[in-house]
Amino acid sequence: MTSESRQVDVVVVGLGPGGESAATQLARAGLSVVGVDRRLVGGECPYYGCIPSKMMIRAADVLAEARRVADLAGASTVTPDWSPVHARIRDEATTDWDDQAAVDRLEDAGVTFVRGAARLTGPRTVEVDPSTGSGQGAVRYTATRGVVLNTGTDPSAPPVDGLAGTPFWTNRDAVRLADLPASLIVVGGGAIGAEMAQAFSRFGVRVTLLEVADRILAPEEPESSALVADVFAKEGIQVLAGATISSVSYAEGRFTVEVDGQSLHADKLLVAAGRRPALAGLGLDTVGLDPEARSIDTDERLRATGAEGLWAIGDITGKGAFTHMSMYQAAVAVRDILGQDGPPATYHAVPHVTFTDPEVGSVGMTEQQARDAGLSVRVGTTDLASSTRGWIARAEGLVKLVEDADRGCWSGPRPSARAGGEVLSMLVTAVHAEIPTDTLRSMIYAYPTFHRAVEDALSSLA
Ligand SMILES: Cc1cc2nc3c(=O)[nH]c(=O)nc-3n(C[C@H](O)[C@H](O)[C@H](O)COP(=O)(O)OP(=O)(O)OC[C@H]3O[C@@H](n4cnc5c(N)ncnc54)[C@H](O)[C@@H]3O)c2cc1C
Ligand SMILES: NC(=O)c1ccc[n+]([C@@H]2O[C@H](COP(=O)([O-])OP(=O)(O)OC[C@H]3O[C@@H](n4cnc5c(N)ncnc54)[C@H](O)[C@@H]3O)[C@@H](O)[C@H]2O)c1
Repeated sequence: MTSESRQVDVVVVGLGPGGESAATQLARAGLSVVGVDRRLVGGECPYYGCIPSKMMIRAADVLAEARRVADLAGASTVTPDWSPVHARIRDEATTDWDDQAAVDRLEDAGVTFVRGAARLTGPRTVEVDPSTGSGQGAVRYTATRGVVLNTGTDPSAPPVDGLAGTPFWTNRDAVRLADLPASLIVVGGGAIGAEMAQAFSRFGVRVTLLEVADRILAPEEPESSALVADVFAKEGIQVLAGATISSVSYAEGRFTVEVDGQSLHADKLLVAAGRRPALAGLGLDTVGLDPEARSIDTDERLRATGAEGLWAIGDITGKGAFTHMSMYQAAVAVRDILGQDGPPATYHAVPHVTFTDPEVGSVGMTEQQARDAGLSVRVGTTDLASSTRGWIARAEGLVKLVEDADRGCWSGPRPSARAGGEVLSMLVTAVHAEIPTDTLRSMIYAYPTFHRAVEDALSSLA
């Protein structure tokens, strides 16, 4: 079919959380905006990522809490049932993986939505191949103000012998499950692998977690990795760190994974071993960028370095693959496109929470990163169980503070605790605003809260 040409102000390619937000804000500001997505409006987070996985985790946490009754409040009988979780994800979270409500919201804001695959064909030009079945030909858009890229990531699988030929799952399969398997091997002990391993295990699935690095949650503090690994072991999850998988095979409904000389067997295999940025075939070469790049370099306004009229936001910027990062960058890019003043993007206080139980919260640098950066480091750690709230709740956890001693400010505090993600909030404020340690010492911490453990960690700074 012949390609038609149209002129608009902005084209947003990829409607993950940031792209959806940017397109909406720009259209509401009066610009003519085309938003393109080849899959679902909203991206990974609402349909395959944050939301469904946190619904699984919430349900698994309720089971774990019910099992704690025996320790604190009498007797309980817990009979896990996955069907409410599946129903909630299908009906409440994703409307059976249908994005019509999101498309309607976008169009109500004034965005022209096109479902299809987009690629750059030169500065400020984008060609869109509408989805099969739409009956439309390719359309070439000239974006007078520019193009915003928010193409995100896809699950990737490691180059393990035999793996590609097996029916392994990724997160996109795991969140759609109607029935649970009896046994599951999870490849990858990062955020996805650890969160899902614990959630499935709490529902009675026999889980083995394989991590090639020497510890699970390897980018976190070693103390946090050890804490979570210890809890996993107590809950019956087999964790093999430093594991080298030599091959994977599938026969008669069973997976076999060869790991360091032993054969592991399970009904299902979940690969959560990292993600691939969706940059291939995007036409980056047509705007002077490296088509093989794994991320797009951006300046403090999210303009792509070396390309005119191009902004990049979200996972593809390599600044942290989190929904809050995508939304934050969208706000900065929108201000720039609209010529509005506002703070530039800064990354010294990027928070994230891994929603294992205990939750692992994190902001700024780890102790090792601070030392590698040549900072003069003081560290304070407290065991949550020895704090009043931790002792009352019988909660395991820790708070570790990393201080840049020369500046007298925190460079990287980390709570790993029940509600660690909530405790994190005050720590993010401290790192973001560079609040002096002395000021934080002079604060009053409510008794008996989990966050009061921060005060104990402060008193142990050395
Ligand atoms: C299981 C799981 C759990 C997670 N949990 C959390 C969490 O608890 N908290 C958190 O902050 N983050 C979490 N994340 C990460 C979070 O989902 C992402 O960081 C978030 O979705 C932001 O991604 P993005 O905006 O870069 O784009 P994405 O959400 O990846 O969306 C990109 C969109 O671009 C579209 N696209 C790609 N290429 C093209 C093209 N050529 N043409 C047209 N459209 C295209 C895709 O179809 C997609 O819809 C989780 C991720 C996973 C997988
Ligand atoms: N709570 C959250 O904020 C949250 C939750 C899930 C995902 N996410 C985001 O999504 C991103 C992707 O998550 P992910 O868990 O897929 O990736 P990841 O990069 O965080 O972890 C992948 C893990 O797999 C391991 N691995 C790689 N190859 C392996 C192999 N052959 N055998 C065994 N282990 C192997 C890696 O060493 C790593 O520990 C995360 O980086 C995070 O930014 C965030």
